[in-house]
Amino acid sequence: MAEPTVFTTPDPTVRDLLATHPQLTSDVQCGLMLEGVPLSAIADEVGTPCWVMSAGTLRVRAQRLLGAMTQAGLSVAPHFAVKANDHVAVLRILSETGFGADVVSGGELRRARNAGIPASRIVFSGVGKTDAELRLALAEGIAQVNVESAEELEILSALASACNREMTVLLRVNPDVDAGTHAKITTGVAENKFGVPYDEALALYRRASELPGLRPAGYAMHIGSQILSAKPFREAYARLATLVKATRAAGYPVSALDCGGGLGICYRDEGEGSPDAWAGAIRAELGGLDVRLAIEPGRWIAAPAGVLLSTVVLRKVVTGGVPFIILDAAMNDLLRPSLYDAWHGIVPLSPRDAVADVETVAVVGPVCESGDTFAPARVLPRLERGARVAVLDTGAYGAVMSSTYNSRTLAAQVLVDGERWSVIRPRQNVETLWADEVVPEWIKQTA
Ligand SMILES: Cc1ncc(COP(=O)(O)O)c(C=O)c1O
Ligand SMILES: N[C@@H](CCCC[NH3+])C(=O)O
Repeated sequence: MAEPTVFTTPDPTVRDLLATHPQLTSDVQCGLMLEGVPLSAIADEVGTPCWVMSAGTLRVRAQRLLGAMTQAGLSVAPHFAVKANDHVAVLRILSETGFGADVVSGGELRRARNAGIPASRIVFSGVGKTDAELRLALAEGIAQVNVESAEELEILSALASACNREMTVLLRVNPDVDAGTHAKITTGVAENKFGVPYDEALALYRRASELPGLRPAGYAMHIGSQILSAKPFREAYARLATLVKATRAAGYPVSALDCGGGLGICYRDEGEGSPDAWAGAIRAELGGLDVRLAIEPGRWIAAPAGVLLSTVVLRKVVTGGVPFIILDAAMNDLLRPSLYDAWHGIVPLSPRDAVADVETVAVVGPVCESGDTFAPARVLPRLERGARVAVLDTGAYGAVMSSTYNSRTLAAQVLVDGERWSVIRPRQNVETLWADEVVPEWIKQTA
């Protein structure tokens, strides 16, 4: 009997993951594919661990988000949150779909410029911008700085005055609204370090309008990340609208609002945050205010566009416990599971592996930390030494959060577009790990 052309796995988890990830398909000949490229071909040529990004998915999702805004009758200036994925190729692709950049450091600002994003489409957020970073923003003449404290207002004013420049400023307000997400990625409750307290915002706006070198234009808000419901957005934007009205009533013009990012994706079975519902929340609360609107999403666009390829180094069987599947990828590559107990889909690349018997295993990395665990108890097709897997939804907050802990080199990065693919960052050469290290003469002498 002929084999079916599309394999389904006996593991509902893997099957369901493929159903919720249309960018991935699985074929009996080619195994798991991202767009038109078999991932095993990339793993064969480039080795593992290896990050793979899908250009098509980036474009589709960026356009879907913009489409939802247009559909809601909104005109928004979109800025991609560079922290989510800062690769120059990614920034270029998104820039071509109409995105500017939301940056949080001088490094990100320079990267965005290097990717060809005009200064007029760059906004600078962040709670602790250094003088050097603010001077860079002034010198580049970026669109706006989202100021996060009374202190930063004074510093930016002094720096702008010193170089005879003016900077458009949005005051980031902390609305004290719970985004209903993981505590470590919530940014809009009072105890978080982000933004100025809601009740102090108007007084600070007034102060900004008195300071030389600043052009206060409005407010910014970002309440957290991986937000799945429109409710917290609505609550926060309602507070923002009240603030805008109070500011205008006090005689200060407000012409711009930055609605932040934060829309979540479906990692497991939680369903994904709806761009339409997000756009609806913006329109309902802010649509009638006659202001320029901006958004700064990261995860929703980039996370589903990326996978991390890895190989099983070995299966370690222990008496009385679940087998350990030890991968060649680790927490230094993908930190999210260790840092937030985040759940990421794990799917075998080979159809043969995917149709094998299922078992419960602990999927871990080789780093010397018990926290180096991708999944403490996961039902997966039986994976033998040498089997390869894709860790899903790693296109945002994946490669950008990598380190070289345990002297592990940064993994290679690949970009797929239709049936083409290219290495967009070679695997780091191990010698570069110590190339800049210096042993002082006085240590050499004692040795
Ligand atoms: C100020 C700011 N803007 C935008 C983002 C992007 O958020 P997300 O990737 O959840 O869309 C973040 C990250 O949480 C942020 O802190
Ligand atoms: N790094 C976080 C998101 C932080 C968003 C930035 N404020 C994550 O991986 O989920």
